[in-house]
Amino acid sequence: MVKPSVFVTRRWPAAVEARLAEDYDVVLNTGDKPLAAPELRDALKTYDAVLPTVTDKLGAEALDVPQARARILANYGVGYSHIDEGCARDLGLTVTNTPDVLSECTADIAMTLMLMAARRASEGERELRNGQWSGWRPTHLIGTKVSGKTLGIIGFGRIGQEMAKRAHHGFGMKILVQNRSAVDPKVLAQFNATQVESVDALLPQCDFVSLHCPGGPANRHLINGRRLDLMKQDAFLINTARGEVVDEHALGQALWFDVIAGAGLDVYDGEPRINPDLAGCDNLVMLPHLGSATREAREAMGFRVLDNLDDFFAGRTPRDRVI
Ligand SMILES: NC(=O)C1=CN([C@@H]2O[C@H](COP(=O)(O)OP(=O)(O)OC[C@H]3O[C@@H](n4cnc5c(N)ncnc54)[C@H](O)[C@@H]3O)[C@@H](O)[C@H]2O)C=CC1
Ligand SMILES: O=C(O)C(=O)CO
Repeated sequence: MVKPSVFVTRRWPAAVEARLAEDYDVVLNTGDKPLAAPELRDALKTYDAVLPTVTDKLGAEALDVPQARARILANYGVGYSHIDEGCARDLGLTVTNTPDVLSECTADIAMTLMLMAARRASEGERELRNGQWSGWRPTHLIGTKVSGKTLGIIGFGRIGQEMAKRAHHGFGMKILVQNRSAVDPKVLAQFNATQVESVDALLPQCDFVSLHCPGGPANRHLINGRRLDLMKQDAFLINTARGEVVDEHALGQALWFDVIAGAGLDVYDGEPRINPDLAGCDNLVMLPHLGSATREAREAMGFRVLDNLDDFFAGRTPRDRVI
């Protein structure tokens, strides 16, 4: 039997690439550089399936392929706001993602950012590495206690709930939740959490706010200057969701002028470009999109793509179909 042809836009963990090659006729982007729209269009014209990831901008330009051969975009990653839903539907493309398998690791990184920002860990490490540490003293690099404080979670899906689990059961935090739809009271009860009626109502009540909603046009600048003003002056903002969810210019201003105490970011609007408004803020912890970056999660993500491909080419609805 002829194997379906698949194109993988970035390199994957070796174990997954090997498994993929057993059942599919695989072409890899061996250069492992993000592809431009014409290269993505060529892939859609040439292969039965394209396996993109979060660095592939599959907007109107890349999806302008009236004669696409590909019938499925099996995305390596849970977020798919880099894929234009309308264009994908117009082309009749099935789109799948990789939920669940990275939720714990992404919540771990959100916790890391929250702790690092509150405890001024980046500032401390910079000082030490720059040879500027003059030793312990009672007033040195005083941070903020995390345990027992109030955490607001915006987007209470898979990762938001993992964050609540860590923060509530591990750190005794009070959990407030804002979600697009009503959350099952049984789920809220697991974390003794309260669902608040709006983002505006949640922000002034929190010591920490962690974003776990998807990106995309609907959530662009969900956190803007007006909403940063609603936060407590000693509060922290954590973003592992998508860069565009936060107005980075407004965040830079809020950090610089102490409108809030600090922030931790794993994702950036237009990454890997970093907005210069953020770069100079000492009270900002920055990680390079590490949420799912563990061997375990990255392999599981790849195997989840394979499960979806296997479903699709066996004529079943893929288990993680999102479009
Ligand atoms: N930093 C990283 O490496 C990673 C980032 N992510 C990001 O995390 C996002 C969430 O992933 P999951 O938890 O698996 O998704 P999910 O679909 O389980 O949860 C998202 C939740 O956000 C809610 N939501 C959507 N818009 C909202 C809004 N405006 N206000 C309040 N709630 C809103 C939805 O109702 C849903 O409950 C992904 O879409 C992706 O962008 C995911 C994995 C790794
Ligand atoms: O899966 C995602 O959405 C990511 O951002 C990377 O794991």
